[in-house]
Amino acid sequence: MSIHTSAVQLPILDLSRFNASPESRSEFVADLRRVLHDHGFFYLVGHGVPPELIADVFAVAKRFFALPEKDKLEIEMVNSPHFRGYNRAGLEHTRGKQDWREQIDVNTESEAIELTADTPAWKRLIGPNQWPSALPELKPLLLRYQAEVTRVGIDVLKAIGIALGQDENVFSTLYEPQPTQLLKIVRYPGRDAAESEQGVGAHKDGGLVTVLLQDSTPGLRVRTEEGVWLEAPPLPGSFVINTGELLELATNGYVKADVHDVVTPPAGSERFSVPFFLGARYDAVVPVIELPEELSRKERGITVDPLNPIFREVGQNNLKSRLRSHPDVAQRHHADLL
Ligand SMILES: O=C(O)CCC(=O)C(=O)O
Ligand SMILES: [Fe+2]
Repeated sequence: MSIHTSAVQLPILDLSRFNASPESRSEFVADLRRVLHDHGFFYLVGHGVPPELIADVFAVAKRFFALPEKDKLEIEMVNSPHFRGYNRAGLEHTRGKQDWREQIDVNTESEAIELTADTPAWKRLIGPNQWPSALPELKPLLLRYQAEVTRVGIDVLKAIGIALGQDENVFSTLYEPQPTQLLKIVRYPGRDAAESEQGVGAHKDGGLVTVLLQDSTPGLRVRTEEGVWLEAPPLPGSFVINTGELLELATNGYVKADVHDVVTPPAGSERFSVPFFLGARYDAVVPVIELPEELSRKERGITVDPLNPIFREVGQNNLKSRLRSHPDVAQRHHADLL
């Protein structure tokens, strides 16, 4: 496997066209409809997130990863029953194989729910984040960024609604009043420092839409239906947007959620990324949307992966994937569910 910097092969969509003249809007929607069906992967520009905020997020993320290990381990995820906090490289697994990246997971900031015998298990996901005392500026900055990319994700979902011939609020029952807001800051060490070529193994994202920010090092790849791997190198000023399994489910496979992975960067380099996964509210059950005839003819149906079954019940689905990705947290806090 080799990484080389390649040209941008995925489409680039400009969200500001969605809010411009009626002609611009209908061109944008037609482009989006094509992209959703072909890949569910594209670059988004014209999204309105201030470049200074993006620069600040990368700067603070790099400061965090440069901290002494003890300051990072202060917020180790295994301390958190809610799957929040820091993981060293090698602790996360995709399809049973180690991923080689270190990261912090943040989700909606809230208080833990008091659990009784008949509380649904997914309520264990709700609770506070962990924040490092060595870097007090991390919390306000990441929470501000999380709010901003939530807005971007919802704008994209509204455009997707229109592209599918629906009302722009067709998905609002899934994300109002409180969507799932999983935000990560991630560092992929270079090949000299990593014990695996797998930065992250091949997977589909589980939510509604992912809003991914990449720094300057490539590594992200997207697998097409024909099994070709397209590189998705960083494009300054853009997000990579991809649709998740919940949209595939909701559209009976009209919308594609492409498989993707990240290859460990070359020796002597490192890669930073900030993925944000906008998901449905935990108590939602994903409906199937009735698409107009010309779209429903192209529905592919849902392929069931026996190794990774997907549930329409959002909370259960989220808990399943967290338990699989983080076996140490599962063992320590949720052994009764295993
Ligand atoms: O780091 C990246 O560029 C993408 C990571 C990814 O696909 C994920 O965390 O789901
Ligand atoms: Fe992903």
